[in-house]
Amino acid sequence: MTHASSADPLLAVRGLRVGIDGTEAVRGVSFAVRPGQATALVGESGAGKSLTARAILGLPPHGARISGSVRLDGEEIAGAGPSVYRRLWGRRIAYVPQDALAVLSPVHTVGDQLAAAVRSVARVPRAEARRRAVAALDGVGIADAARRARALPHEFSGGMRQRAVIAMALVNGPGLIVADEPTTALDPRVRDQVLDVLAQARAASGAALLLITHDLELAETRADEAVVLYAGRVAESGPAHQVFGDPRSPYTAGLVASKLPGWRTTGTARRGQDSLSATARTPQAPLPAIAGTPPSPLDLPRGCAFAPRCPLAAQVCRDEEPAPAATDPAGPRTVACHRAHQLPMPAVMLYDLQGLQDLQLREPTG
Ligand SMILES: Nc1ncnc2c1ncn2[C@@H]1O[C@H](COP(=O)(O)OP(=O)(O)OP(=O)(O)O)[C@@H](O)[C@H]1O
Repeated sequence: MTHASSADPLLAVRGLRVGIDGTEAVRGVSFAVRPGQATALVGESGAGKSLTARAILGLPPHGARISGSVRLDGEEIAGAGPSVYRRLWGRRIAYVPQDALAVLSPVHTVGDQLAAAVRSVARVPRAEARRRAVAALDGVGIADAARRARALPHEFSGGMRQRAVIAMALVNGPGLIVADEPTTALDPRVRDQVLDVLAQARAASGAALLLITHDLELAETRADEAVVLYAGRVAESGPAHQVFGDPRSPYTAGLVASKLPGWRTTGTARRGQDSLSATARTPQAPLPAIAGTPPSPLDLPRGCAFAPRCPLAAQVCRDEEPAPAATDPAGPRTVACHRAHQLPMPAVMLYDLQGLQDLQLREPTG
């Protein structure tokens, strides 16, 4: 195993592809996560976020074909089997799923499960495993942790269960946590508390985070870097505040436009008809600003997969799929768009001038 220098990314994903049932749902995804940093993987339902995460975690769906490169701390692990991942899980890479009950057994106490997680990677006496388990619960803000450790998962609230899962992910000091929509099931107040706890626990342990989310606000406020996926490819990437504050691809601009107050108040699509039927097909609400829905991996259009929904699409977009390219040679941002240089300023104007005017009119009155 080769260890990387501290200047290198902790996780380097290059040209990752995931094929299922003869189609490719992840089609050459590249990004990096640096030690201690948070990277958000963002996109609409079906963009390939979870499959990318599962490929990195060594938990792909049965029969999936994985190619490309996934290097964790310099070690190539793309497509590696359980014998390799058993060495990594818990110690170097840990998983926080959306649903805490998916990882917590209902019949064992929370403390026993954390202690078992400790002993699965470290040969320590039971008392020491228990001590670490209670310390981990305390570290995620569970009051009276020693007593709470004796409770069964169903005796915890949803927010406390999710904290316990974060404690379980952190208990063996992994360098990387992969969290797939970790707070979607929680109400907004509890969501913020759990995210604060995760940030504090990461700051204390130095763990990096790969955060899978469809929530732009969460990505912008909780991540250092953002990677925007569309139809299994990276549409745009870079520092999160730059990507969402000044989008350089029509797709990201549409995601951001959908969050503007002018759109939020209308609640329905102003462009196109497809988004109404999309409500029934997808678990997430349709994007107000962007017409239509993302394509299925079974039915990708020729050229840029976003072209059928893109207000800026030209013939070149319908003919050739653009590759991600640096927006400026020395800069940290990439964008995959033939017409990125023709985006208006600000880019959200591509979608709805009126929406922007509504926003500006509202600002003076707060
Ligand atoms: N086990 C599977 N078998 C077949 N196709 C799958 C499987 N898992 C995912 N897919 C397909 O791969 C594509 C990407 O799915 P993925 O779950 O990665 O999307 P996502 O961006 O995480 O979406 P969501 O936010 O809804 O979870 C989708 O078209 C999905 O239908």
